[in-house]
Amino acid sequence: MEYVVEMLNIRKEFPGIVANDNITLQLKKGEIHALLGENGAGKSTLMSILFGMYQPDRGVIKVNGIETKISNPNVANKLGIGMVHQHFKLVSNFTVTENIVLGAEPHQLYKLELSEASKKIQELSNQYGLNVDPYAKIENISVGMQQRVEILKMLYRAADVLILDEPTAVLTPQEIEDLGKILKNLIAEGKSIIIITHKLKEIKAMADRCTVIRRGKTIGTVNVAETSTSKMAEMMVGREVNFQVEKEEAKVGEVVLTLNNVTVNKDKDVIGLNNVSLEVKRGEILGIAGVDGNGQSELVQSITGLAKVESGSIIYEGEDITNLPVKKRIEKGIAHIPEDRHKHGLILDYTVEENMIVEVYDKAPYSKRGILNFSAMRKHAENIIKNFDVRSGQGPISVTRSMSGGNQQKAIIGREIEMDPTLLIAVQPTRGLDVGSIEYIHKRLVEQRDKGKAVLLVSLELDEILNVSDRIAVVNNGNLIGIVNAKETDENEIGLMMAGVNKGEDE
Ligand SMILES: Nc1ncnc2c1ncn2[C@@H]1O[C@H](COP(=O)(O)OP(=O)(O)OP(=O)(O)O)[C@@H](O)[C@H]1O
Repeated sequence: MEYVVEMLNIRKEFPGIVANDNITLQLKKGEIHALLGENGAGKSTLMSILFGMYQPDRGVIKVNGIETKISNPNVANKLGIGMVHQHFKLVSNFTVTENIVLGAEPHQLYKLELSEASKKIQELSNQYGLNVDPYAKIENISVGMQQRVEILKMLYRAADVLILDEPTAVLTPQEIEDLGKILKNLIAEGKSIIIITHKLKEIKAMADRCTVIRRGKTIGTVNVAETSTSKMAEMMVGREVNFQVEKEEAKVGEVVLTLNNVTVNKDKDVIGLNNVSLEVKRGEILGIAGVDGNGQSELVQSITGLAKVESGSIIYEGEDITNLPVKKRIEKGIAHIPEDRHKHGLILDYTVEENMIVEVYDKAPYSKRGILNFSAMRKHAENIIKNFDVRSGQGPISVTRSMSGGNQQKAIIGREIEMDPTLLIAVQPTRGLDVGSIEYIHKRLVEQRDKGKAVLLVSLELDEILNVSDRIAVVNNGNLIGIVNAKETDENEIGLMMAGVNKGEDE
């Protein structure tokens, strides 16, 4: 039998939107099959149907040639289908083993069974090269290892078909490479894999075939080796995509932000920020490059007021804001697109229109003497939805939890840019976005710069940093290694600096 899983003519409707409209996806045994589609195209919905979390309104699912009804995830597990979600589902104060057996325990767990489970997990980890310690606590291990725990969870349940929803979005380049090897090991052992990703390079590196969907409809399935990345991008968004960021020479103005010897979290276990000094000027994009967790978060938190500055000072538009409350900073024109959109970007149970005013709810025209003005809120949200192409079933009254990850992100970016800030801090602004939206967001960042705003761009994507920034500051282990001109540097130099080698010229 050629196909392990067939999803034929699947339809799924949500209020106001057809998320899957007659989609067909056929997974061959032993292949890595990429599922590609723009934000909100319906990828997660389709995979949630295969995993039994949603029931299709129409269509047929066959597993090993037999028509099946997958009424819930337990049924999916029994059929040998496992899924790693975009946001992991692990209990942070449990060990790896406890997490893996959770829900699959034969009966109440005894110590002996737990140690047997740990042994089995260790064997599986060795067999597939996963390098996971069964006794470690989730809260103490890296994101990459947490993901491998999720993979182990599927293997422990003897899954043959593995679904990974945007597995590389949270990984470092090294971890992405490791994941590629792990997937190849899994295939060699007879598994079949569906991987959702927006990254065309990764599809090229990892996948055998790719099914493209757009606005809930299947566009086609292609052999990856025979299809260029630009062809796949075009299939996905329905037009040619420009991967190069077009921008003129920066017209740099006066200094907006100065950090003088700023130190944050010096004595904590995690890396903080160590004596960092830098400037961001009007009309420029300063990129911050570094391996994840080397002080970027603390840098941003010190400017936005989310972390306490232990020593040093932060000057914004000539004023010392080192100890100013967060709200005051927002009022002065500091906007922040945060790294974690669920934790710091949105209140997920609020609607779009409510989320769009969380920073300005007490200001005219959104409220007057403590009473909200709903029509002004609606108008504001509709404006952002239009300008930033935020797609959801019910527009301004969609609860943000129900929106696709990429559309949540576009809403946040819209909210921050529409505030017309003087300093825009964008942290990983295009994480989880499709190539069409990335192109659009990059244009908007450059537009802010050209309007004379100061832009601070923090990103783990080196391509993004090199393409979008005018100057690049590199951090390593909480230290500023150096600042270089984007035009005069390349991946190699930045890479070395990220490893702590100072080749760049300090300003
Ligand atoms: N539970 C739900 N209730 C209402 N609408 C939903 C629900 N789940 C998804 N949708 C809508 O269905 C559409 C498809 O969403 P889905 O999450 O499948 O997209 P996606 O292709 O995975 O997008 P992304 O790349 O941004 O993650 C979106 O418009 C979304 O708002």
